[in-house]
Amino acid sequence: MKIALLGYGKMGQAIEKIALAQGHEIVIKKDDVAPFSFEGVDVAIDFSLPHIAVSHITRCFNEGIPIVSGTTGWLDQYETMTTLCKEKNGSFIYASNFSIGVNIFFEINKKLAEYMAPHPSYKVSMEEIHHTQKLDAPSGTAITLAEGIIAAGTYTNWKETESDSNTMEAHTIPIVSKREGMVPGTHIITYKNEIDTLQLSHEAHSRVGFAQGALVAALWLVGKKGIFSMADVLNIS
Ligand SMILES: NC(=O)C1=CN([C@@H]2O[C@H](COP(=O)(O)OP(=O)(O)OC[C@H]3O[C@@H](n4cnc5c(N)ncnc54)[C@H](O)[C@@H]3O)[C@@H](O)[C@H]2O)C=CC1
Ligand SMILES: O=C(O)C1=N[C@H](C(=O)O)C[C@H](O)C1
Repeated sequence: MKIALLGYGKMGQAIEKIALAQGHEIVIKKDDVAPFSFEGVDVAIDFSLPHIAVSHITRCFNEGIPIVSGTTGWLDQYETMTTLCKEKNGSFIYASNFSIGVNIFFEINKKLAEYMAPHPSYKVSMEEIHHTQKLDAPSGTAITLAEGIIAAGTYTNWKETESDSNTMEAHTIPIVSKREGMVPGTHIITYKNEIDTLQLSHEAHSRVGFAQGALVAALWLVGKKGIFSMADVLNIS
């Protein structure tokens, strides 16, 4: 496949390494605002910056290029993008996290929230830990996990907080974001009452899982039309 990497930072470079080893070709490595052409591109993979991701996605829909986006922090415009995708008959996958482990974690999280719903004495909280270069907080993954918990009905919203707060409103999920060294990505969900504590966590050991997953998604998307999720790619929901 001929792949355009829209964003050639930590993730773009990790994807390039795996793609080349599998015999794919990287035809665009975009790391700035310089003009470029999608000529000959089979699929684009975007790991850039929030405001830039939206312009990349828009351009791919307008030019008929299937696009996989992993950039976080732009989701206030997700609906605008999916509307445009439908209008242009585009091909789109967004995932806040492309690793297999986290996508299984997303499903277990939803199930656990359903089990916990009849037991309101348990209060949920979330912690996410990432490297100090990360621009957004809370992480996209933490927001997806919070949305999974909200879907079970007990909680209505999430809020970033400095510490696991007892003062949080009853229906709000507190999320603590920590930025430490080179941590690739750790997410911990805790349910706690006076009797016990139940924790579910995922710790990435490197960026390989995110990069592999994004590449698998990109290859899967070629030849398909519509809006898909990583759960569709992995066939797990
Ligand atoms: N969904 C997932 O599985 C994952 C998502 N991410 C997200 O991906 C994004 C990128 O992460 P990293 O690669 O770690 O960040 P990074 O900061 O290493 O790379 C971002 C790159 O975008 C480049 N860029 C700046 N202006 C640009 C432009 N006009 N056009 C194209 N590229 C431009 C920057 O120069 C930089 O190299 C973040 O939003 C992060 O949260 C990161 C890891 C996994
Ligand atoms: O910026 C990162 O590094 C990561 N971002 C994603 C997120 O915001 O959830 C995924 C992963 O945790 C790494």
